[in-house]
Amino acid sequence: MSCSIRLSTSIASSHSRIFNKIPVHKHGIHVPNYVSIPRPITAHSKVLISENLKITAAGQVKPVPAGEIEVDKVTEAELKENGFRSTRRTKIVCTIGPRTCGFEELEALAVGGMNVARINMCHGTRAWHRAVIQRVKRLNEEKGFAVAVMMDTEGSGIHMGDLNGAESAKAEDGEMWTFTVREFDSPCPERTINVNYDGFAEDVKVGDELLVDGGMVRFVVVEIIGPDVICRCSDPGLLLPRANLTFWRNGSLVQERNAMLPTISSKDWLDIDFAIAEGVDFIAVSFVKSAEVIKHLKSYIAARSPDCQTAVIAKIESVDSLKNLEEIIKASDGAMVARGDLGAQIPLEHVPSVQENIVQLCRQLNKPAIVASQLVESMIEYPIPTRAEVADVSEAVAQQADALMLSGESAMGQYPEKALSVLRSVSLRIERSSREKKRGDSLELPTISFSLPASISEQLCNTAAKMANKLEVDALFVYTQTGQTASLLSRNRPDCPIFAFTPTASIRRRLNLQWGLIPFRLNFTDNMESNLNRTFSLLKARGMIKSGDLIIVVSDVLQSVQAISVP
Ligand SMILES: Nc1ncnc2c1ncn2[C@@H]1O[C@H](COP(=O)(O)OP(=O)(O)OP(=O)(O)O)[C@@H](O)[C@H]1O
Ligand SMILES: CC(=O)C(=O)O
Ligand SMILES: [K+]
Ligand SMILES: [Mg+2]
Repeated sequence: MSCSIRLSTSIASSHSRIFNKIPVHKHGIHVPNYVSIPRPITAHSKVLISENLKITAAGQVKPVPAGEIEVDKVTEAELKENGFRSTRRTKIVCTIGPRTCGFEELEALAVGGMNVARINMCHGTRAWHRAVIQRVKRLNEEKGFAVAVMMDTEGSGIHMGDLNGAESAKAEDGEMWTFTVREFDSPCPERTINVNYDGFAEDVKVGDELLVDGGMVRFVVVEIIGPDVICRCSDPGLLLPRANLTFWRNGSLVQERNAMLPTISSKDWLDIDFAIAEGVDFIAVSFVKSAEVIKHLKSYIAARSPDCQTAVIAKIESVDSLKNLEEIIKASDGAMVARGDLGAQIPLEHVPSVQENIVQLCRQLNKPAIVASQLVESMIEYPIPTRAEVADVSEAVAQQADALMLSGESAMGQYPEKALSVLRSVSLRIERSSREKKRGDSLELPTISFSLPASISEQLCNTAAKMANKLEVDALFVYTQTGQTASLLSRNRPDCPIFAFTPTASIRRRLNLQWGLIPFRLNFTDNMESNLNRTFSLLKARGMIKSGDLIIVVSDVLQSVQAISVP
């Protein structure tokens, strides 16, 4: 195909072209080039369609300096061996813990498909977390990965202490245990557990039910003596360090003064400062109650570090967050369905529909959605998942969530890589069958942009995705400075993968959380013809695309859409 359809705004086609002798990209060959200077978009901009653009020079594949385009070996090999359709669209977040904190273990996870490494500030010291972040950075620098780092705040949820360093403790039926807010200089006495919330002994009443991890172990409060709450175990089980605690009265969750605890505690603020200083990509805020806290944190990040790209993810894990769901998601850069704590606050049978609602709402509002907790929980101990777990993972993939998350499975389980590989293979299988069945096409995507330039981008992306499906193209290419255009394409969940080229390493990592995006770091200019020539030759040289592949190209600089057959 020598002719391509070009769909662009009149502004894009009326760019003034000036001959410019300044080198146009950092690593590129220093040659004179055409640089088009875009005029600001005006209310008169119109969308034009013309059919006259020929990509002529693209046929001449010039050798290019290595390192001009950044992509990891795994993506490269996957594309080379299996082609475009084989790529996984659903992203994977892995919680890093004692089992996976070493460089080699982190590398094994990255090779296995980890897109985001999560650290949970409920556990470990800042020095431990810093070491993990440094190792992930090294992995990215040395191996070309774009693994993003997500820091999850501890929040003000009520939880137990660390069990004197033990991995777990068994609570037997009928046993008496003491939950206390007393501090101990030495290890806690036997069957005594510290609680982090000072008001605990005052808020609970005799007869209340105390649920550990949403009901994995249950106790009944039998006596309160000052700071000590004496309980009888009614549902035996394994207590894990820092497990979450909720208490229930007459079948309802008790929300008294504990509900007044700040979403971001003073310890969380220190952790947030730490995250900003370490250049973490995402901060996931635990137990979000309102949009205000998210807005506050976002302005804090902007003031603290104006160049900082740290995105804020709202964890939906409380009754309060469900009351203000839409406002919270609008204020955030993404949301996590944190089913662990959520399932301890609402009836379990409500969790699946709440998950579906959140995933759909996120997509409508163009925010990435992560489905988290217990996806393959049994793999903490066993090398294969249960059939029910596979069905649960399948459902999240069929809902087209942006990402799935491993918790204990990768943090401290016996089989972190196997758990990851289950998520990977189930995703691939279900994505393929969804494409064949055209599932997920039915969701209506409302217009979300307010300004004209943003609306143009949004409509171009919707059109490009539709064209891509109709023409059955091999891939969508998007050249994006801020990541927004890539994200708008991903929102359409097209049948083909989306190659997202961005000049900024941090944006590349951030895009790695979003459905269907394969982020590359690449410097580009606003001369799309030269960008395409360079990209084609770089990717062809590495065997990632070949002549004849049909590509739809979207650029957020020119606000244009082109269909091109790779020369
Ligand atoms: N840094 C760490 N050090 C030690 N153990 C960890 C660490 N991170 C996680 N773990 C272990 O992995 C288990 C699951 O971890 P994870 O952080 O996913 O818990 P969660 O319940 O999903 O999160 P949250 O506490 O935010 O609700 C924890 O209970 C803990 O035993
Ligand atoms: C991930 C998390 O915080 C939860 O599921 O509760
Ligand atoms: K947390
Ligand atoms: Mg939680």
